[in-house]
Amino acid sequence: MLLAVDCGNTNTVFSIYDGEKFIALWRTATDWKRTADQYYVWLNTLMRLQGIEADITDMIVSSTVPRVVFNLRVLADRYFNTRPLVVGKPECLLPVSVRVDEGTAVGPDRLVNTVSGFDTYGGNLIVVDFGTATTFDVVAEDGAYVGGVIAPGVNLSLEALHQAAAALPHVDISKPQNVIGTNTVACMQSGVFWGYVGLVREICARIKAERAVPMKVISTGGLAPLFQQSADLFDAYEDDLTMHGLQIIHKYNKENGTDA
Ligand SMILES: Nc1ncnc2c1ncn2[C@@H]1O[C@H](COP(=O)(O)OP(=O)(O)OP(=O)(O)O)[C@@H](O)[C@H]1O
Ligand SMILES: CC(C)(CO)[C@@H](O)C(=O)NCCC(=O)O
Ligand SMILES: [K+]
Repeated sequence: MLLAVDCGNTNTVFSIYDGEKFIALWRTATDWKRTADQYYVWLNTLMRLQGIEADITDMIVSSTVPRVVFNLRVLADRYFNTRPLVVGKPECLLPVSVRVDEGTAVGPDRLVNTVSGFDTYGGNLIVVDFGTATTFDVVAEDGAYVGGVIAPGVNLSLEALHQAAAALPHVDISKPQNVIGTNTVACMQSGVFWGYVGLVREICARIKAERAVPMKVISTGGLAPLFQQSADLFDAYEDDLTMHGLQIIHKYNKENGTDA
């Protein structure tokens, strides 16, 4: 069975697959100090609670936090007796090419989203991921990652207001009824919510104009549905885009790699 790990700056998601069959998914806060032993106890407890007998033979990791990878490698080695594939490392092959400035390290989550989007929808895509940052990945006709956009994440924007201004409280995102807020919380929600609707629309329009081909816009991440409800921003929403991509990259390396 495959253990796929998607480690973002805020949350880390672990998923187990038996071939292409989804078995389980668990989420934890990302913490680079967590040791291999801690991961294992946590995973093992959850598996037992759900009566899952998982024989992990393979592991693949996408991590936007480089120092988390060390302990995940130890986890793979010590408890599953395997070497993990780490997206972005030279030994991890990708089924698509990456056309960016020389020396640029593209976030592995963006590469995985590119692979996954291309597999499901074909080329000429914009993948919008609402994570810690909001990223736009531009996928060419042939599936290549050709660049994109990085904007501050929705929760990060709200948190930045709270951190920087003494009178602004901590606020969770929600869709405001009106654009004109009549209290502080409503004003902040309006600024971030409608600001984001505008940001997504403007950036996608400009990407499409720059590429000069028809493109589909695919969204992923927990907050995507909230934005889709309010405006026609996306052609499709995928809640397991990243996990699907990890599975495809793992399979591709099994078939084409030298050491995986
Ligand atoms: N309706 C909602 N209202 C407020 N927050 C939400 C809602 N739905 C999901 N979220 C939050 O949105 C965030 C986005 O989730 P996602 O897993 O896509 O990214 P993340 O974990 O924040 O970022 P990263 O992948 O970079 O670690 C999560 O923190 C999740 O708790
Ligand atoms: C932009 C984030 C933080 C989004 O998770 C991640 O993809 C990242 O750290 N990227 C590195 C820079 C880049 O993708 O160009
Ligand atoms: K993510």
